Amino acid sequence: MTESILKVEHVSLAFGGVKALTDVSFEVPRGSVFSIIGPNGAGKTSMLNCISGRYQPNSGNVIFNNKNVTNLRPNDRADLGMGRTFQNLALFGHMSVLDNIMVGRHHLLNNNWLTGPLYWASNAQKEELAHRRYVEEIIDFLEISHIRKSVAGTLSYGLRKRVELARAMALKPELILLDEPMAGMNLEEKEDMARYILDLNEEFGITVVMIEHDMGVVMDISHQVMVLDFGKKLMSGLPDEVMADPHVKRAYLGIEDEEINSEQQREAS
Ligand SMILES: Nc1ncnc2c1ncn2[C@@H]1O[C@H](COP(=O)(O)OP(=O)(O)OP(=O)(O)O)[C@@H](O)[C@H]1O
Repeated sequence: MTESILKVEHVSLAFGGVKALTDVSFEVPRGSVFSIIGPNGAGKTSMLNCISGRYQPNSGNVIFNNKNVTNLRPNDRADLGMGRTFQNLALFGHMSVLDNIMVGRHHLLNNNWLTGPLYWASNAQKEELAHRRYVEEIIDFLEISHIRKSVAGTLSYGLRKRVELARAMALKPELILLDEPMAGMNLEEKEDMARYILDLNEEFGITVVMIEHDMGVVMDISHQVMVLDFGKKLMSGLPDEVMADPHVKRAYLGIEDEEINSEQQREAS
């Protein structure tokens, strides 16, 4: 059986009286693309925030690479190999694409305020060059070479999403958390993004946990899908299994009971 890179154990989270998550548990196999789906307000972003450390669950644990990270801050989780992108773009609009991506690499540099003044005399210069090479690899991979010097804020939405992905990849994460990577994209941009996600999973070996509303994309690229509904886990499984489940059809896809019954009758006959 494939080892789990991430285990979420009995996580609950409330905002005042609002229960955003109730006793949610699941495991993400290393090397997989794992999608979280569910209606608006189901708790998807809350779950991603509990994994990344932006929110602390009221109870339960988040285990990453067999280490309990529940009480660690987001930066510490990033150091351990967790990268993320946000539902709303979080780039530095006035900075170039390259500088935005280098920000992602910054925390990996061993050079600090003490060794900084010794830049030319230390290994820092070599380190910086190695980082630049890795960043260039990502830029090639995501086909954004032509905009590397452009100011991020001037780019189309689809390109900015791609730069955000590049910045998350620059951390060399083992696990990447993507919050609605296709939101606001046209069909062509969605197809491109789906291909990049699959390739970063297959070529760079990065495990992906993503929230996505586009069911076509979810079905196409996910190895496993988990459904949240009113903060509770409805089910998880292979994409086909999840989509065929009557509860999911009812809760998420908005298909009425009569349609489900007639479909079940058709299958039985
Ligand atoms: N910071 C917050 N303060 C108060 N309530 C919140 C906060 N964040 C989320 N909630 C509430 O928690 C519940 C789950 O919200 P969450 O954003 O996690 O759902 P979601 O599935 O990501 O929704 P969407 O698909 O609309 O992004 C909702 O009832 C929401 O109003």
